[in-house]
Amino acid sequence: MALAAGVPGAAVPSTPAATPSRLLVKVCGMRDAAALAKVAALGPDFLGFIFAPKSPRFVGDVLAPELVRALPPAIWKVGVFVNETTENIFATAHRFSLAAVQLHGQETPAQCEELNEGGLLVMKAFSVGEKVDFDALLPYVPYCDYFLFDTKGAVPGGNGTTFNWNLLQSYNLPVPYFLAGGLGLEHAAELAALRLPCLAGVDLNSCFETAPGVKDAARLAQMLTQLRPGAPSI
Ligand SMILES: O=C(O)c1ccccc1N[C@@H]1O[C@H](COP(=O)(O)O)[C@@H](O)[C@H]1O
Repeated sequence: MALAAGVPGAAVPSTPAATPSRLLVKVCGMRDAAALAKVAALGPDFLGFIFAPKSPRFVGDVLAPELVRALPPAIWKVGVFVNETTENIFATAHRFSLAAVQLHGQETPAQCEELNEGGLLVMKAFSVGEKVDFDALLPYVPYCDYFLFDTKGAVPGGNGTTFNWNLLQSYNLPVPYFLAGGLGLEHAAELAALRLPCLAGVDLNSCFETAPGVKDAARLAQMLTQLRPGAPSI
């Protein structure tokens, strides 16, 4: 179980549970202070902040840590990293009070273990091309709370393209996962009806922006309403 980062022994609530009819929603790439409050008001389960310097959504000094810390505690705050050192990840997690990390590079099972033992919820991302070798994910199983499957592309993440979701029909590991990669409003109905083994949630990112890192809260509200009827509107 994940413990509060930087607070040894302080337990945080267990991870939100998805049900076949209630997908978890992670909105990623938050960078714009004006949109942050509006998107948080929609009640996503997770909000992602990108700490990969080469990303157009890199938080850097653009977003004050206080704004992130002040978000409702019910929302899991996720730092997204690409091949970052464990030391820097813990430092950033502490600064922004992040409870979770998404590792979107070639991070090892050993690094997942260090971060998990240090109290962070760990989501390990894997890029999907023409096929997936689920056996290669086995060493990660003990140290990850979620996996995340994203489309292989020119850059580590945020490519805005989908992959063949049917590849996940043969998923047979015990770790729940998020579906990512180019998910947009046009996929809402299909996602709401999607039944894949162990699917926990969806990750919404570049298809809900007016500019990189500037989320379109109105479009996200429409998506959430379709994915989770009864979700707050704006
Ligand atoms: O969005 C980025 O810029 C990014 C950079 C580095 C690592 C991950 C990144 N985003 C993640 O990419 C997937 C898919 O996003 P999209 O829907 O294709 O735009 C998502 O999990 C984001 O968290």
